Amino acid sequence: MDTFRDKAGEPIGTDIDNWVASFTRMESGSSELPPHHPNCLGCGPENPNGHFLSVRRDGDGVVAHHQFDQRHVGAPGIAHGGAVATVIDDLFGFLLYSVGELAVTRRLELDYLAPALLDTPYILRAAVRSRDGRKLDLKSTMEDAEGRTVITATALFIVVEVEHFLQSQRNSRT
Ligand SMILES: CCCCCCCC/C=C\CCCCCCCC(=O)SCCNC(=O)CCNC(=O)[C@H](O)C(C)(C)COP(=O)(O)OP(=O)(O)OC[C@H]1O[C@@H](n2cnc3c(N)ncnc32)[C@H](O)[C@@H]1OP(=O)(O)O
Repeated sequence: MDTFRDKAGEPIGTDIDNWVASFTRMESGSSELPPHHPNCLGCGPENPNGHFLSVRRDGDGVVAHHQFDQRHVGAPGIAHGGAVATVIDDLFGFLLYSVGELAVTRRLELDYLAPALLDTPYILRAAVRSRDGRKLDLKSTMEDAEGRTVITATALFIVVEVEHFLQSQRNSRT
């Protein structure tokens, strides 16, 4: 796993325990939330193929302003549906800062109500709808600048222990 750095750019650890510990260390009073990982496909600042998603707290939920670009094209001029799903999945991940526990996506469902256009500003919001034990029921919307809803999404995230990531790292071939 890559070295994770704090806001001052100082390395703060290379293993999973340090990665998890970094979430509490990086939490400031600011509404701007830190990326999950420097190379995260959704929000990592060091992933040139990523979306560079930047997310803030918004009441009990989170909000992001986002534009898809030519790297994310599906049909001409339109963002690939999988790229939209990536961004929304990642946005859901930012709700975990408020939940205060680790969780992973078990189910993700999107309704594509209208094309998500490239180079077009969108506002995305997400919130926790309810919790039942380890199950987090999450919802999200993506609207255009005129307030038209382009995407609605729901997800089931399952709360996991750190061991989930340790096990995955042990089983990984990279
Ligand atoms: C220290 C605090 C820090 C806080 C700050 C944190 C900041 C954020 C940091 C980091 C987060 C990560 C970054 C997020 C990035 C975006 C999200 C991703 O890309 S995640 C990757 C993709 N997802 C996977 O790789 C999962 C792969 N799946 C699994 O590993 C397992 O399936 C897992 C762990 C999800 C569940 O497996 P089981 O064996 O533990 O649990 P079972 O028994 O299968 O299900 C649990 C419950 O859910 C229900 N369930 C399962 N599927 C359901 C469904 N489709 N509908 C309804 N219920 C369902 C089941 O019936 C069960 O319910 P009943 O406990 O019995 O009540």
